[in-house]
Amino acid sequence: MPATSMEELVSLCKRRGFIFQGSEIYGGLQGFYDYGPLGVELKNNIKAAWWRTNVYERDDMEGLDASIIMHRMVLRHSGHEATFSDPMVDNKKNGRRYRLDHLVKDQKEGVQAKVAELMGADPANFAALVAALNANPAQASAALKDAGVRDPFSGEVGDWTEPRPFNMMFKTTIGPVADEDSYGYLRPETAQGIFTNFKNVVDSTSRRLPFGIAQIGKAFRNEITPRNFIFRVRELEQMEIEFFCVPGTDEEWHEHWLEKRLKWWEDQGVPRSKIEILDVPKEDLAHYSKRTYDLMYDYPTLGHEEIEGIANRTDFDLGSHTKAQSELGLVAKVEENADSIAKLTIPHPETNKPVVPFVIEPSAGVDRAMLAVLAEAFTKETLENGSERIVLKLKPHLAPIKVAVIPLARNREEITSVARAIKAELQGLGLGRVLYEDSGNIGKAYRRHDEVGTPYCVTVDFDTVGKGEDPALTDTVTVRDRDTLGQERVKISELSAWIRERLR
Ligand SMILES: Nc1ncnc2c1ncn2[C@@H]1O[C@H](COP(=O)(O)OP(=O)(O)OP(=O)(O)O)[C@@H](O)[C@H]1O
Repeated sequence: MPATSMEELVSLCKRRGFIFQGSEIYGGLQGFYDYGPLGVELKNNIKAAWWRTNVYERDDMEGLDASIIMHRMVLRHSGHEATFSDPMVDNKKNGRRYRLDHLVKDQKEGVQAKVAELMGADPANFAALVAALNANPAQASAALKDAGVRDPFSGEVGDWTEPRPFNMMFKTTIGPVADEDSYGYLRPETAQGIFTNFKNVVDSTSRRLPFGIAQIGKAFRNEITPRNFIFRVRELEQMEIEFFCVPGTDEEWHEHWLEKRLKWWEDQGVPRSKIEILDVPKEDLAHYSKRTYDLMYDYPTLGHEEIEGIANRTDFDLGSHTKAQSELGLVAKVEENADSIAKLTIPHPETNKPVVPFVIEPSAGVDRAMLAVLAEAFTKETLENGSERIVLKLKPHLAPIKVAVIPLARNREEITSVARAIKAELQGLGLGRVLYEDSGNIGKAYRRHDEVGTPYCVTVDFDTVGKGEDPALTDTVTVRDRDTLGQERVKISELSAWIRERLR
């Protein structure tokens, strides 16, 4: 059974070294997390699995790694300077600041209904209620107070300001002179680096439509209320594809990507039955989107929340960043761009005339992926002897440690030297991390490796080196299976093939 609460996961992650609070020894920094020894392995494995499926196994994709800090013009023409904001409200009583929709969502049902009543909004339509609050700031401030909206920190009814937009981009000074123009932004999504490199990639690879550009990298959002562990953070990582296609074929490609992405999640151990596909209602669509599917995974404690968005962005992005906009017959409504020096077109595959392609964007968060993968793998079992074990039933390709090699006696050279040789040989298979494990007794080692999801433990004992009771077991080791707890004696000479077969 998967994890039933976020606390279980948080506790496991800290206990076993997956994830730590950022800057913890100075009291922590809200919305920032550090990935520990096992976390970095799991994260790398998730990213590698995504790259393998979306880049290596396709013939219509190129990779990219663009810089994190971007020219302010990029984020101006992408629309982020003007619109990448969330509405916030302050409690005048204690100066605390909240994201408006989070504040209202977290109130008791009766309070939420009262806010809706005072705003003349439908209490069953939360998005419409938030829109009404945003559209009528003065009325919203009064409604929040009159409905008795409580401050989550103090627990008391707040004295709420009018909602106002808060831009979530991190701005930073560039170079030694801090004048008015020497600033850039930390990218709030990796996508913009793909759009600004569109022409470079086309020119250097001779790609024709349709094709995509994939990128994995950090993005930064100054979230007003970071929360729920790594679900909502200020420094996040994204796995994004911008898939460029001929206008008119976009709807077909949108469906293609929805299907591909669901299949990929399934392959990582996140089943379709746990993902709701939200066909985002027209009134809630981002301004650039023709249609968006949000994949809503059923997170423990949180319920259904977005793990990935798959948007049809039309020709909005390339149309916004291109020069000569008026000559290109753009479908999207874009702001005028007098700064770009590049024409972002590509020959139409049939007519050869320059065209601005439509874009389908599957955009997934690495941190949210990690949380879902951990939640699904987390299993609590009662064993035959009545004891309980926690085991992470991770897909082997995601497991942070593939094999632990355990010498039964830590100080017996004849045993440790064989164990070290086995570790070196298995490591050489290139399957991922193989750990030489001599840190405790065998029972504890097994328990730890169950909890971190190591698929196989290989034990070298006295029988292995011909000093046990059964001479027939010389040159064999015990291999223990994480999921079945079955133990099998395997010849050392056949071990690599045995492991490779199962971890392929
Ligand atoms: N603050 C964040 N922390 C962790 N992951 C995030 C965060 N914001 C976005 N993501 C991830 O990036 C993906 C694409 O970003 P997108 O802009 O579509 O998210 P969003 O719609 O702003 O998310 P939300 O509505 O939850 O704020 C999301 O599906 C999510 O997996």
